[in-house]
Amino acid sequence: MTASYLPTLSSAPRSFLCPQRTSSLSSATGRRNPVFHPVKPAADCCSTKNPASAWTSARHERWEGDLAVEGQLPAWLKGTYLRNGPGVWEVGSTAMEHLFDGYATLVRVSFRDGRATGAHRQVDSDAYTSAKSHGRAIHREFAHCPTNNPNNNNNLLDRVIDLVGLVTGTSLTVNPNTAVARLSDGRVVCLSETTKSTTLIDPETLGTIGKFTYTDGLSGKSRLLQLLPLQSAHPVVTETEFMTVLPDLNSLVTRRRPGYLVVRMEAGSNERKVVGRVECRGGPTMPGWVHSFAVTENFVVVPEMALRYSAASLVNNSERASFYALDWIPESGSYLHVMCKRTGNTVASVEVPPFVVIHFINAYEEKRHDGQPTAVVVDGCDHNGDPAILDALTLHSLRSLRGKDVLPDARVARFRIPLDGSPYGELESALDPEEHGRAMDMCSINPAYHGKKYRYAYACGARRPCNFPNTIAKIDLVDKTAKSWHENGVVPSEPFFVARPGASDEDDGVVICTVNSDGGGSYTLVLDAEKFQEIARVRFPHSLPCGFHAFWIPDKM
Ligand SMILES: CC(=O)/C=C/C=C(C)/C=C/C1=C(C)CCCC1(C)C
Ligand SMILES: CC(/C=C/C=O)=C\C=C\C=O
Ligand SMILES: [Fe+2]
Repeated sequence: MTASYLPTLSSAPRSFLCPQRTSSLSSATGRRNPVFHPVKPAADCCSTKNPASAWTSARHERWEGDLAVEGQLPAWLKGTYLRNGPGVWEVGSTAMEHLFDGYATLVRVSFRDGRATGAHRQVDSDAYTSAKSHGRAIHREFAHCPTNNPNNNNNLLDRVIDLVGLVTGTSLTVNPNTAVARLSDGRVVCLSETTKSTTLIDPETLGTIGKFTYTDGLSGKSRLLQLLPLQSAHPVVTETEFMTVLPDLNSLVTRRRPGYLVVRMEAGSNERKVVGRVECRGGPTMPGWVHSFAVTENFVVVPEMALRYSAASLVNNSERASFYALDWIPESGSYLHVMCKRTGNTVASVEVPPFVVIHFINAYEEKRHDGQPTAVVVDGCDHNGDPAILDALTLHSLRSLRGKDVLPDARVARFRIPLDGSPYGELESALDPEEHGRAMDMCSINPAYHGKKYRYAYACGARRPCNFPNTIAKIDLVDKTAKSWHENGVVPSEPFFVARPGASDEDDGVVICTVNSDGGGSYTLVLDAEKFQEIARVRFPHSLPCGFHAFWIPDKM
C-alpha cells in the first residue's frame, strides 16, 4: 500500500484552518455570536515556527498508508488497533477552549505478519459537518457553548429555544470524540456523552456509516418529557450485550427525584431495555456526572459524584456552571450505588469521601466461602476529589504551560462497598501515588479480568514536572508498585492491553499506545506487557493530534 492523502484540511479555506489569522466571521443571523469567551489563540496553531503538537488540530481530513516499523512486532499480533479522541479544535470563527471539545479523529493501526498499515480520519458527525458548513461550531460541546456570548439577550425566546434543544437533543453535541467499541454483533461505534453521539463507523476505512439510532424511544424522541439525552461515554460491552448508564434528568421538568437508569441492549439489537433505576441520594439536585461506571459479575456500580450536571447550564445554553456544564457541590455528598444486574434492585448505597473519578478501572466482588458476595471493591482514577483537573485540561493550559508542574495529583482510589447495609463505604489509595508520579488516568486492564479480581492496570502516569500525563505506567495492585515507560516531552493516549492468544498469565501480551513525541511526530508503541519494555514502534509520517481511548479488533482466525 502506498500512502494516500485524501481531502486535506490544508485545502480547506484558510479561515477553517486558522481562525486566529482571519478577521472575525459573524454568524448568519447576528442574534447569537459564535464564540462566547475570549479564547486565547493557540500559540502553535498554524505557526510555521512551531511543529505540530498533540494540541494542534489535524491538518488532514484523512490519510492512510504503510507505517515504518522499528523493532520486531510479535508474529501473533494480528488485528486492528483503533483510537478515538478530539482532533480538530478550530473551525471557521470558532476556536474551542477545552481538550474535550475537539471534533472526533479516529486513528487505526493494523498489524499483520510483522507489518503495519495506518490511517486516520475525521468522523463526519453532524456536529463537525455543520460546523464546517456554518463556519462556526453550532453544537454545545463539553466547554463550548455556542450561544454563550455577551450579545445573547438571554430573553424568554432564547430560553425556550435552549429548553426545546435540550428536550429534543438538538443543541447538545453529536460529536463522538471519546470512546470506540466493537459490539458483539460486529458493529463498531464511537461515542461520547450524548445518546445522539453514538455513531457507526467502518473500522477498515474509518468512514462514518451513520448514526446509531436507538429504537427504544428512551432518549426523549417519542416521549417528550423523558429527559434522557445523556449517557456514560464508556458502555460495558461483553459477548452478549452492551450495558450503559443514563443520567435521568427528569427532575428538571417534574418533581421526580434525580437518578440514573441502567440499561442493556442485546447483541444485534438497537433497543435498550431498562435493568433498573437508582435514585440519587445527594439532595434535591441533579445527578452526578457519569463519564464511566463499573460492573462485577453480578452487579453494576453507579457512581454519584458531587460533581453534578448543572440544571441552570442545561436549560440555558448561555449559562456556564462552575465547571462548564457541571457544578461541584461537595456538601451534596458522594455516593456509590450497587444494582443487581438480574433484578435491577439497588442492593447497596453508601456514602463515601468526595471523589473525582472520570474513569473507573475495574470492580470485583469479595465472596464468602459459600460464594455469597459480601462486598464490592471498585477502583478508579481519582483526581484526589478535586475537579481542578478539568481546568488543567483547557487548551490554553496545555499549550502554554508545557514543562510546568501544574498537573493536579491523582491516585488509584480503591473503594470497598459492604453488602450488609452499612451506610458508609471505605476509600483508600491502592498504592503510593508517587509510584506513578502522582497522576494517573486513561486506564485499561486485561479485558478477560473485567468484573473480576485482577492485579494489573495500565494508565498514563507522570514524570514531574509536567502539565499533562507523560508516562505509560503498569500498576501492580498486589505489590503496590508501578513500572513506567517515558521519553522526554511525550503525550501518550490510553495504553491498551492486548492478550497473546492462549495466554494464561494476566500480563502475557502487549500494551499498545499512540504517543505524540516532543519534536512533533506521532508513533504507536508496542510494549511487552510483562517486562513493560518497548518491543516495536510504528511511525506515522506526520504528527497526529492527541487521543483518548482505544480498542482492539482481532483478525478472524
Ligand atoms: C472526553 C471526555 O472525557 C468527556 C467528554 C464529555 C462531554 C463531551 C460532556 C458533555 C456534556 C456534559 C458533561 C453535560 C451536559 C452537556 C454535555 C455537553 C453533553
Ligand atoms: C485526558 C484525561 C485526563 C488526564 C488527566 O491527567 C481524560 C480523558 C478523558 C477522556 O475520556
Ligand atoms: Fe473516557
